Amino acid sequence: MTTAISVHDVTVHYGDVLALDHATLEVQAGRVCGLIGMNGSGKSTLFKTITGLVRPDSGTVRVNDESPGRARKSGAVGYVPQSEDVDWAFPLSVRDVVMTGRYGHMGFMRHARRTDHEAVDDALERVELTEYANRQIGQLSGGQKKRVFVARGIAQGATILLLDEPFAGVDKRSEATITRLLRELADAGATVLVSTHDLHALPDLADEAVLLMRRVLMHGDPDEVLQPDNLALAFGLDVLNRGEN
Ligand SMILES: Nc1ncnc2c1ncn2[C@@H]1O[C@H](COP(=O)(O)OP(=O)(O)OP(=O)(O)O)[C@@H](O)[C@H]1O
Repeated sequence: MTTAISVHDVTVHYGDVLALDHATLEVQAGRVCGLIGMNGSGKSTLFKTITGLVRPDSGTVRVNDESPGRARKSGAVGYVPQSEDVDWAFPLSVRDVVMTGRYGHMGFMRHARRTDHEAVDDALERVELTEYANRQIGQLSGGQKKRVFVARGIAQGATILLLDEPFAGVDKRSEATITRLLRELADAGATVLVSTHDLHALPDLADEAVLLMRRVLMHGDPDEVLQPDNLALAFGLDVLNRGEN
């Protein structure tokens, strides 16, 4: 097995706030790993350290055995950010955003060639957004917006996909499309780390699950991680039953 993502003993502070506390995690290539934890448990921070957007105070992060910065520049890492982190008013079309995934394949002048256009067309088709290609990105539903960024990762040829709550505020069709795509990408060798608050969907979505509370409390089979005792550790209550009452 090949380790695609390696986070070792990583601590991150924002000023006085401790966001990650000696977090350690390894994800093997070709796996879909679900990341769960309550609000503020450090999920987004973990994604940002893996992409190199946040530098740890201590500890090491390796992505495909490279530094996060190198891996990002090489185009190996595709990142689907939380919706709040995106400026949806920016005057870019769906096609433009997906094309940004091709920048690493272009020369200095960023002139798109036929292969770039074909890669974008193919990615748009896979996320079922071909008919929206020329629409401004703000004029999409929540689920369609997420699919744009998944398409960007596909066009990029990313071998590691990081998705920060791709199912938040998302319609059922988008959820099903994204879940199916993640499985297809992993079956083709990609590594997927995906955070979600939808615990019920986790066993269908992921091969393994991680319970985060600033540090990794548990990492294993989704059914095992979802045991009420384990969830109580991370959430302090029986979250699985809460939604059904
Ligand atoms: N830029 C920042 N400046 C200061 N504190 C921050 C910053 N970003 C995150 N934090 C704090 O760091 C901690 C971890 O935040 P993070 O966004 O990683 O958690 P999360 O698990 O992704 O939360 P959520 O589920 O609400 O998205 C929180 O206490 C948060 O308030």
